[in-house]
Order: sequence, then C-alpha cells, then structure tokens
Amino acid sequence: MRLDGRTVGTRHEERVIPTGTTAHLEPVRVEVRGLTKDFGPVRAVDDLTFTVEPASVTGFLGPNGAGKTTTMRMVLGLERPDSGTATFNGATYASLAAPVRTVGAVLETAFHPARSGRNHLRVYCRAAGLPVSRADDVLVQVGLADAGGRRAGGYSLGMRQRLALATALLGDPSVLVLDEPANGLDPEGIQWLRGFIRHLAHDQGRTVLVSSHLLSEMEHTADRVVIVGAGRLVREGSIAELRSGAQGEGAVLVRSPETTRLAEVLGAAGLGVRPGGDGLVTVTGSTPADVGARAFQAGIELHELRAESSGLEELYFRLTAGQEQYAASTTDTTTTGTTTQGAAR
Ligand SMILES: Nc1ncnc2c1ncn2[C@@H]1O[C@H](COP(=O)(O)OP(=O)(O)OP(=O)(O)O)[C@@H](O)[C@H]1O
Repeated sequence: MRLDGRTVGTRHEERVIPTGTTAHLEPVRVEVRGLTKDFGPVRAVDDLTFTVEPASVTGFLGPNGAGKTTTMRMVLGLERPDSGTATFNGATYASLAAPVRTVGAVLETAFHPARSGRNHLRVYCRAAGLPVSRADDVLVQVGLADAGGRRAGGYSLGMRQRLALATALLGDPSVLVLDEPANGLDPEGIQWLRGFIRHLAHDQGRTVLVSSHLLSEMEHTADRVVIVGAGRLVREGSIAELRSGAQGEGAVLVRSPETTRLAEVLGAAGLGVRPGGDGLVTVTGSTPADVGARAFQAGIELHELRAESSGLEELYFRLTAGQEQYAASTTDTTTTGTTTQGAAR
C-alpha cells in the first residue's frame, strides 16, 4: 500500500491518502470472515476468511469450481451465506448507505445488443440515481469513448469486457470486485487490463479483488493473492511471500561437460536429477544458487545455470492439486463471452 501521499480533510477528519488517489474516495477494507455456502450436497465455500486491502490488487485464485464466484456473490449480497460475514469497513453490503459508491462489480454480462454502449451505461445511471454524464466519463476511462455510440451487440469481446468495467465504475466506487475479467481477451487486451487494474488500485486508491484460475495472469497484476481450493483457503499473502515460498519448486537447468559426476553429486544431496542430451541436466527441488554452490564445492565446471521457471506455477499447482471440481457451473463466461454488472446498483 502506498500511504505516503497527501494529508487531506479538516483538522478533525485528517486522513492520509495515497499519492494520485482520487481525493473523494474513502479507503475501504473488505473483510471476509468464516464464509460458508452449501448448494445441496456441494460445499461451495467452506469457512473462508481473508482480507482485501485498499489501494492494492488482491488476486483471488483457484481452479475451476473452487468457490470464487460464489464467494464474490456473497460479498456483493447476491447470495446469502449459510454462515459467516463479508463486510466493507465493517458494514455488510445490505447495510451500506451508498452501495453504488462503495462497490462495483464485473460478474455476469448482459447487454441489450441493439443498445449502444453509451445508452447501456445511461440505463444503469438512471437505475442507480447517478447523473447520466457518468456514462461518458467511464467510456473515456476504459478507452471506449469513440465506440460509445455503436451497438453493444457489435462489440468485440475485448470491447464488451471494457464496457463491463465501465459499468462497474459508474458509481466511482472505492471497491471493485472483478470475476475473471480477462476471460477471452487477446494478449493486447490482457496487457491493457493488467495496467488498468493496477492503475485503479495504485494510482486511484481503490480496493480491487480480481479472480482468475491462472496464477500467471495474476503474477504481474496482483500485490497479494488469496488462493482457494474446494472452497477452502489454501494460502493468503503477498506475491513476494509466495515467490520466496516457491523457491525450489521450479526446475533448474544446468549445462556442464561433466554431467555424470554432476548428476552423482546432486543425486547424493537428495535432489531430483534428469540428465538430458547436449550436456544438459534438469534438477528439481533446488535453486540455481544451491546447484551452483554444490557444483563449485565439487569442482565441477558449469557452462550454463538457470531457473527453468520461477516455480510459482508449480507451487500453485501443488497447493491446489486435486481440488478442481467438475460439477457444471451455471454460467460459463468463456463461451458466452458475456460478463458484467455493477452489482452495486
Ligand atoms: N447456483 C448453484 N447451484 C448449485 N451448485 C452451484 C451453484 N453455484 C455454484 N455451484 C457449485 O459450487 C462450486 C463452486 O462454484 P463457483 O462457481 O463458485 O467456483 P469458481 O471457483 O468460481 O469456479 P469457475 O472458475 O469454474 O467459475 C462448484 O462445485 C459449483 O458447481
């Protein structure tokens, strides 16, 4: 969190807000405590507790069916928990004085295909009691200003995702809850989305919770991650913490003219060793520094030494292994390509 910014407010209500933050935004912390939800025999969410901090991006990660959407729906008051609470600075969604200004969401999309993007947004403005001028504000924010007059039915998937984000931003909310917003985007769209999400949190001070089933999608976007499997919390922490925990998870590639002796030395140290061709050895359960040190101590010449991957993906798979649920979900945003709604209306 960047709380090194300006001090604003009167003497009585002074508060420090992050540099570049939209001054009127109230920092809001989302707290999920013991959330549990059953659908018949399926426990979709199981005693889940985590926190989403202001001015940062929290990645909500888990395999298909892990309970991410159900959790987000409970946070947004769209689904009633069997037990537990989700609160915004201590208040449940239902008790928020101004929900549309507190939280916006991208969940499931439904656009009237014949309506223009701008008119779609204006309908939401009227329903939420917001000035219709907000429609143009948010179109600019998401880069759709030139396309606002076109039929939403003719939008590409990337444009629909932008319109979904625009809808979530209508109330200029402190909190954004985004369910798999990168689904179906092309690489350019994903790149834009990453930057935009970081901007919303780091420059504007918003609290952002964004779900994905891919760690690679979150690795360069999120500050913190909450990992769930089969409805339960598997890991919560910063990306840096996760990264340091992942050391040794990824394979190390090492090239040497003495592969046989190298394999003996590393194997004797209990490491996994897979000799390949061309003097290459793949080592698991270690780090480049460790392999380098062991080779040095044994006086073995190395020509190349590098991590095959950061190990994060391997750690994520291990943490969530066997927890994928294949029960059909009611909404498949990948195939419908539709998403969104400011739940906060
Ligand atoms: N309305 C519902 N009725 C019955 N079961 C449901 C319902 N909604 C979700 N489930 C089940 O609850 C579990 C959690 O689903 P959920 O959609 O929350 O997971 P998810 O992590 O969002 O998955 P995905 O990444 O596939 O969207 C799954 O087993 C799912 O089939």
